[in-house]
Amino acid sequence: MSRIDQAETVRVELGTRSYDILVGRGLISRAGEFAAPLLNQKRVIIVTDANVARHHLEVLDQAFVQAGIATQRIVLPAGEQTKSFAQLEELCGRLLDLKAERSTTLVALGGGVIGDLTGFAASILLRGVDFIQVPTTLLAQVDSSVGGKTGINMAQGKNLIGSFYQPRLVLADTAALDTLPKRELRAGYAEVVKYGLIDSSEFFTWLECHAAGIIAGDEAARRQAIVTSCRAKAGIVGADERESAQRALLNLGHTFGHALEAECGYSDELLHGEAVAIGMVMAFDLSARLGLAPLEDAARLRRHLASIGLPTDPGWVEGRNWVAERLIEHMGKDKKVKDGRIGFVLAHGIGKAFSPAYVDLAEVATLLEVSIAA
Ligand SMILES: NC(=O)c1ccc[n+]([C@@H]2O[C@H](COP(=O)([O-])OP(=O)(O)OC[C@H]3O[C@@H](n4cnc5c(N)ncnc54)[C@H](O)[C@@H]3O)[C@@H](O)[C@H]2O)c1
Ligand SMILES: O=C(O)C(=O)C[C@@H](O)[C@H](O)[C@H](O)COP(=O)(O)O
Ligand SMILES: [Zn+2]
Repeated sequence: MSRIDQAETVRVELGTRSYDILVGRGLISRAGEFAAPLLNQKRVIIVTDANVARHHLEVLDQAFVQAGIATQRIVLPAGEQTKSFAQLEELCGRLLDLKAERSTTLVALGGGVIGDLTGFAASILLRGVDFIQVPTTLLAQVDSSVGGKTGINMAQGKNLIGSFYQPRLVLADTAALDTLPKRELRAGYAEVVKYGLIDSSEFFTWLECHAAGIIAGDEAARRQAIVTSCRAKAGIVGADERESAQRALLNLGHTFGHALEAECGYSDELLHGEAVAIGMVMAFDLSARLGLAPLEDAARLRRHLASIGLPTDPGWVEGRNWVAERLIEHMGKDKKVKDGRIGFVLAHGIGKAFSPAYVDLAEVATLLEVSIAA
């Protein structure tokens, strides 16, 4: 497979804030060419993390320079804890020290952490500057770089401070995945599965045949999975940018998952995608328990995630004593809480997710006890 090939384009239709997602191999080395027509100034500030910088910063930087675009760089620590107020302050301070102007464009080179943080900084710096997403994890290529949810975590919960702020362009270079650790690749795959579970049993069935290839590096399968996921997300975001209705479906597995992540202190014990994998199983188990979905669909989901080594129960996290009441307390701070009631995303089966579902918390507690004991 060559370093560069023809990119596929998915459009996010949001009126004057519409933008393209380009998916292809070698796009980082062509970033200047694609970004140039969108820039208000021949200057960008690239924000990345230390791991990504090692592998991809030089190539991206050169791609801009070769297109006559001046670059400056900010390298932050890697990991979920970088999505914090402290790092937001650090980033904004460094952007101001570099004399960022309103016409300067920020470029987020990295996974969801860098994308969410940089996007949020872009939305508040000088009351808003443009930004471009260059996602380098599978998770970021299929989910976080698309749709404009930006933000940081708080001790009180995930992503509780943030904004809806759309990028001008997304460049998903599938070659970036060659350097991504397998654990991160698997975690990102959980968000791919989510699209099948929401409204496409056909995609879920396709994934059952291609998951191993996607993880092992089958380029065609990876690309198809990324494009299909981006199309699905673009459709939902285009119809409901600010999550007043169907966008909540993209939160499938997250009510549980975010609670697990918060309990782990946003540490490497449990990655976001791993928490979502467990959370999606919980959502399907709860749906089955309530008689809403066939037990077989919950079992099929569990089998599929386990087949590529994703966790399906919280007991997968070593040495942690989960307490159901504490998890429910975390869920009480979810953004889908309305009039004090937690709105869950549940399903009538694979490809048939729905929201909101207000559930007796005694049922949720029982489900959690069973899941913790598994
Ligand atoms: N905004 C949204 O819509 C949205 C959607 C899904 C997830 N998220 C957020 O995304 C975050 C998780 O993102 P993530 O899974 O990408 O994690 P991440 O950004 O922490 O990246 C994972 C790890 O991989 C490293 N890495 C990234 N790209 C690499 C590459 N190409 N080669 C080698 N190493 C590389 C990073 O340095 C990091 O250590 C969470 O905070 C989650 O809440 C946001
Ligand atoms: O884009 C969305 O909408 C999502 O919900 C995508 C999720 O995968 C993502 O993790 C998101 O950040 C969670 O949203 P939140 O509003 O619950 O923080
Ligand atoms: Zn997510």
